[in-house]
Amino acid sequence: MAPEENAGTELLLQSFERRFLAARTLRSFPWQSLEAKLRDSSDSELLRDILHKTVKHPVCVKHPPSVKYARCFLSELIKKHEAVHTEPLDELYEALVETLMAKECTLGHWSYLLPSGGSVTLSESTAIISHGTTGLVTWDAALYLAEWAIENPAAFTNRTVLELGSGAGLTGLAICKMCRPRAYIFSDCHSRVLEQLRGNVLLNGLSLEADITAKLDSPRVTVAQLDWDVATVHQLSAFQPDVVIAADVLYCPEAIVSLVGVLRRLAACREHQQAPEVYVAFTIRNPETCQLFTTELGWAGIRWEAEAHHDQKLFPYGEHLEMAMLNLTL
Ligand SMILES: C[S@@+](CC[C@H](N)C(=O)[O-])C[C@H]1O[C@@H](n2cnc3c(N)ncnc32)[C@H](O)[C@@H]1O
Repeated sequence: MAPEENAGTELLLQSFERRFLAARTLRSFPWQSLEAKLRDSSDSELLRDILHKTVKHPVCVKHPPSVKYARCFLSELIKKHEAVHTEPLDELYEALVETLMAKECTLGHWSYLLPSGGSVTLSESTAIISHGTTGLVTWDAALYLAEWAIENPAAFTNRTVLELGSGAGLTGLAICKMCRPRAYIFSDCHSRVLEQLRGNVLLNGLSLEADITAKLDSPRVTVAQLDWDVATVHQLSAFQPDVVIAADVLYCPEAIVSLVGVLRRLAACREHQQAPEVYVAFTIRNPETCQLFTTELGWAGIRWEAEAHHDQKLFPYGEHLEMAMLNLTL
């Protein structure tokens, strides 16, 4: 195979691997490129490679996505296979049969490969909104912020990080694994989200603070119940964060007002010490919401500047979504 062709196949495999492990929508997979490559090949090698980068990937075998997702993926792969009449690949059909016999469940795993060779795996709900909260799934801004953190580890190394509205925990887990913070405080207001968050911390081999078996070289990890509407200056002072982060928390006017309120109280905690650095990442769904955020920040006397946009490199979030991140000065 020519080197460019080889590189193209590698990229295709990587794209399938990252999308499948993160259980991204099947529409987002590069099916057309796969079809073109299958038409040009005389054997089933490429399909076998895809199977091993997805359903048979060691990370997937340990922490599989929902049965329904794996079944739909395999059915699609088989359709592409049958459309080009390459030699039959029994492994594909066997994998499908396994998913047909497996029990359905409303939970699944979402995994993200890290540049270190490790991964972050989350157990999440398969519904975008369940139990009245948006916090049981990972949102794209969490991936955008995690990607930025991995490119800028110094912002977190040896520092105490407080995350607001952590949701399923992707950003924090990636930071704990890649950026060596001294302490990491995940927080949220919703009890189901907090329960899932604790489970995800443990699933990723991190210990929660009270655990005396915790590894000494790991950050001190806490999962805290913190409601922006009720947290007092006194409660917030206990965290003493050097850095505060939040992803996808600007989804409605009420959330924006609450968030700016808690940021104001965080600023009030640190009268005699250096104020924490704050990074807020979000998907620009509508410009009025962003406008409301910056207006509220202005009223609260919080200065902000936009971080330079970075291109998607590592995690499979929506390529066509407009993402942004603000650096606030409390
Ligand atoms: C859209 S989710 C984002 C979750 C995660 N950061 C991500 O990007 O995947 C918003 C999160 O903010 C939390 N949240 C909303 N209002 C809150 C409040 N007043 N206090 C604390 N957390 C809140 C929700 O429980 C939810 O987990």
